[in-house]
Formats: sequence, structure tokens, C-alpha cells
Amino acid sequence: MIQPPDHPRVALGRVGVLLVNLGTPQDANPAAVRRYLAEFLSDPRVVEIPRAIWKPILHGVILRTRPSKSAHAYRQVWGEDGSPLAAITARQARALRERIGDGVVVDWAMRYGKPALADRFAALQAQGCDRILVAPLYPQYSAATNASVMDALCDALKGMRWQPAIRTLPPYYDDPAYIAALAQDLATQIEALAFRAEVLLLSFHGMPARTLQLGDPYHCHCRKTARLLGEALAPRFPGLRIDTTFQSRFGRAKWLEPATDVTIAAEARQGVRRMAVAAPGFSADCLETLEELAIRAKETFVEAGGTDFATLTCLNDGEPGMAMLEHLVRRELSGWA
Ligand SMILES: C=CC1=C(C)c2cc3[nH]c(cc4nc(cc5[nH]c(cc1n2)c(C)c5CCC(=O)O)C(CCC(=O)O)=C4C)c(C)c3C=C
Ligand SMILES: [Fe+2]
Ligand SMILES: [Fe+2]
Repeated sequence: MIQPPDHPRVALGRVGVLLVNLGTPQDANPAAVRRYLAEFLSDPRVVEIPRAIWKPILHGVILRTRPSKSAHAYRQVWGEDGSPLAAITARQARALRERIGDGVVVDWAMRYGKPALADRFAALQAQGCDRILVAPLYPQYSAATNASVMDALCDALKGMRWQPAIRTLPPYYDDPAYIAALAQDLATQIEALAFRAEVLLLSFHGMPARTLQLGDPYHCHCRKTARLLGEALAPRFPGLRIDTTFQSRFGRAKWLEPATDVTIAAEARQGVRRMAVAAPGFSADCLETLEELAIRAKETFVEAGGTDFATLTCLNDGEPGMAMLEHLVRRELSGWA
């Protein structure tokens, strides 16, 4: 007797959307952070050092020292609903589901850790999705983020006999909808500050400087976002100086400059007293914004003589950001209409 085929037993013909972000530990303790960092930092898209050299450093040094330091940082931002990055991404998926509705299945996944991309992708297919839009929530393209999502997606597809059709959301660093959402959201936050900021710092996550020479467009994408955002904000805030920096240096190699922490200290030493910082490259608040900027960068600024410092929130699941995401997703899905 011939066995029945191993494929979904529900009606096909549905469209799925999978929002993907970086990933985060399951818990804020050193063991969970270690598991997360081991997966993240083993990805050759993230650390582009020959494996024979990197593996002993990762296992012999980094994974012995960093988990407890990072766990301490995670504990300071951990919420009742867990890691902010995961909680906010879940809320973004829920909000998008409500906005798009009409038979489109919306889910979310993480590139590292849980919910795993391969699992949620398979779950969409099991719900009858034969067309799936994979949307990495990275406005600026980098191989470490976007290409790594594609690697994981293709690994998942490799194991499937009956593959769904795929679209991926292109980077949207200069999309007018993204720039407008950021300008509107940041302007509202700047106007609500209890002080008048002299400087607005646009802080992007860093990358090794070498990636620029290797042809990664990330640095150029960040610069263009910053220029367009600066042009959109300038008329509303005459006298506000807007600068771009790169944060989160990791390892010994030279990273993109200027560095956020170095710039913040230098600005305060040169007499700047009131500063706001925004992180337009992050779709959701996370360790990098809530701990590195809102806690550590603020300390740096005040220790160097600054008086007022505000870390502005990311677009998260607020109205401007969700309207933008709905627009970007609908535009991609219209190709399947
Ligand atoms: C927004 C884009 C990001 C790029 C580009 C990126 C590159 C990159 N990151 C590391 C190393 C680490 N990043 C860490 C946290 C982290 N990184 C991003 C985003 C980008 N990274 C986010 C959203 C987060 C926060 C995750 C969270 O749980 O909230 C960490 C872990 C935390 C820590 O121990 O400091 C590391 C390590 C490299 C090496 C890299 C480029 C090659
Ligand atoms: Fe990172
Ligand atoms: Fe960091």
C-alpha cells in the first residue's frame, strides 16, 4: 500500500508573512546567554575569521567571560514578558496581523534562539501558506544580518520536498515611508523632552571596518538613512546639530567610526550639556538601546560633564512604525495579488 504524501492536509493558497529579527537569550542568566552567544557568534556571517582561528577564541575565551557580563546587562533591561527584543517583535507581529488581516497569516521568528526561523517557517506552511514573505526587520542591509537570515531560510528550504514560493523584504534604509515614520516619531519625542537638546546623535550598530572594504553596503545605507533623516528633521529643529555614530564595538578589530561612546564623551568635554540619542537602525528596543545607550552612554555623558541626556525609543509597535511596516509588506504582497 502506498503511504499518503507527507504534506499539509489543509487547503493551500494562503499567504504568510514572517517577521524576523536577530534573536535574544531565553533568559537573563549566564547559561542562557552563553547558549545564545554560542549560536550567534558561531555564524560565519557574523564573525568572518577562519574557523580554525575563531573557534578556539570563541570557546576558550569569549564564551568563558562574556556570558556573565552580558547576563548582567540583560538583567537590567529584562521585563515581565522577557527580553524586550522578543516581546516587541511579538507585538509588532500581532499589530501587523490586525492591520493586514484578510487571510494573511502573520508570524515572527528569530535568526538565533527561539522562536526559530525554520520552525515558524514550517508552521506557516502547515497552516496552508504556499507563498511566504520573509521580512528581516533590518532597514540597512548587512551580510551579518540580512544575508544570515537568507542562509537560514535556504537551509530550511533545503530540507523541504514541497517548497512554498518566497519573497523577501528588501532593505528599506532610504524608503520615503521609513524616513517619514522616523522623522515623525523622533520629532514627537524630541518636542516632548523636558530640555532643549543641542545635539541629536543617530547611533547605528557597528560592524568591523573591513566589511566596508569587502563590499558590504551597511555603512553606506546607515549614512544615507542619517542624511535623509537629518534633512527631514532639520527644518523642525533649527539649531539642533545632528551627528552619526556607530555603537557596540565587539572584539579587537577596527570597527566603523566614529564610535558612539567616544563621541558622547568628547561632546560633553567640549561643552555640550544636553543631548538626545536615537537608534534608527533598530526596529525594536533591545539590549543595545536600553542598556548600552540608555544606561551606559548616559553615564558616560554625565561623567564627562553633560547634564541632560535622553535615549529616544525605536519605532517598536507604535503607530508610525506599524503604518510604515504595513505599507512595505502590502507593497511586497501586491506582487502576489
Ligand atoms: C541592527 C543590526 C545589527 C548588526 C549589523 C549587527 C552586527 C553585529 N553584532 C555583533 C555582536 C553582538 N551584537 C549583539 C546584540 C545585538 N545586535 C543587534 C543588531 C545588529 N548586530 C541587536 C538587535 C542586538 C540585541 C540583541 C538583544 O537580545 O537585545 C551582541 C549580544 C549582546 C552582547 O553580549 O553584547 C553581540 C555579541 C557583531 C560581531 C556584528 C557584526 C559583524
Ligand atoms: Fe549585534
Ligand atoms: Fe552592544
